[in-house]
Amino acid sequence: MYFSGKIEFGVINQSVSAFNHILSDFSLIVYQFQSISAFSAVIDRLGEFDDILDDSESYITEHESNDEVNILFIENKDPSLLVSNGYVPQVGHHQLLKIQNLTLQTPQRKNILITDLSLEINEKDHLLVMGPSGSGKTSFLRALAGLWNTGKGNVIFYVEDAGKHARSVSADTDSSKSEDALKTEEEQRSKNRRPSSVFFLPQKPYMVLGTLRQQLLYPTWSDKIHPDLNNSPGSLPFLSQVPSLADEFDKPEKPTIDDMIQVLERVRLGDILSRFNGLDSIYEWSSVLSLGEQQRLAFARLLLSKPKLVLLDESTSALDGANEAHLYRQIEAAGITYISVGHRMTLQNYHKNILYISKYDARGSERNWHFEPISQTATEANSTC
Ligand SMILES: Nc1ncnc2c1ncn2[C@@H]1O[C@H](COP(=O)(O)OP(=O)(O)OP(=O)(O)O)[C@@H](O)[C@H]1O
Repeated sequence: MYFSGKIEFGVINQSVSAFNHILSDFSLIVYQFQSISAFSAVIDRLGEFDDILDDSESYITEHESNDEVNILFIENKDPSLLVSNGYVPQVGHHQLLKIQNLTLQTPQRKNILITDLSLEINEKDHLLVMGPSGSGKTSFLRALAGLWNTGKGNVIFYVEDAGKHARSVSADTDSSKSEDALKTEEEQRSKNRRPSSVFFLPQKPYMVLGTLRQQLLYPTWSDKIHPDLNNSPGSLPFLSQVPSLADEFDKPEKPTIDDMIQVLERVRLGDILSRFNGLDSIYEWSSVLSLGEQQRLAFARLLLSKPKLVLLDESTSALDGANEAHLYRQIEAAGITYISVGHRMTLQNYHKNILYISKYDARGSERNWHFEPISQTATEANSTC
């Protein structure tokens, strides 16, 4: 066509370049076929995920209920004030926790776990929670920690030293407000606050990345460490929160090096100082320490923090009987009241009362729990086992 003069050479050049362009565009699909199909698979999966989220949202809306478990913090009044008002406080009867008509459900309200539970815990009323696997023991601790609020009822913590708290009722009292208005205001304020005097030890303690010193100071004095909450399976995140102003007031004095060395001896971990070259060496602690050693380290943190109440979720499961007994003796001696979840019968030796939770059966009787004191004879029998 060029030689017959029907077409110019430039047009032929243009056509060749246009053809190459189209060829390279189509080749992209052939060359990138694998990536495009992977991309399409990801989009499909995201679509399915979105559908599941929509379904679960509509499930929650259908089963929506205004009921929830209320966590309240009430101040233990200064005994001297109560005496001047004519009330004589009972000596040795210091209230820590009151649970009122607690019915607990799983987060999407699909299952009931505990029905209508009421009990009170005073100082040194160590409580053991037992029951079959899946009955709701850990969920009960989650509810006490304020992590699960699906259900109904009240969990009341009695908080001390209100004068030190910036947000205390006494500090905020406005004489122009009626007593009822003040009470409602305080109830609102106290809702969803978290007790800094309550400590939680999971079965697998969270090991922070850092030195042995940082392990011991976590979580009470480790303001800069805010671990990924999903990092530690089974751990309750309320200990990992950013400390509030009130927490700052609550914090005990920071331990000295001597305190840290002593506490390691108390939990029978004195040898790790020489094994790992002192308090300031950095290791991946969850790999270099056995689970039993990690559990003892968690007890060392507890003894340094000295909370009023501790929730122990199978926290001694990896320890032998002698070490378990030793640690319970240490926290008892430190004046810490504990609520433990566990399966071993020997645990009864260190507790005063037992709460049995059985699996909820909708056809069965109303309550699926019972509470009773642990008799001396039972503990003696366990000791001889
Ligand atoms: N996030 C969740 N969403 C829905 N259901 C849950 C959730 N977590 C736990 N469950 C269910 O709640 C029930 C109680 O679980 P929980 O962990 O409290 O049992 P447990 O008594 O502590 O068991 P174990 O002795 O085996 O540790 C179980 O049937 C469990 O499958």
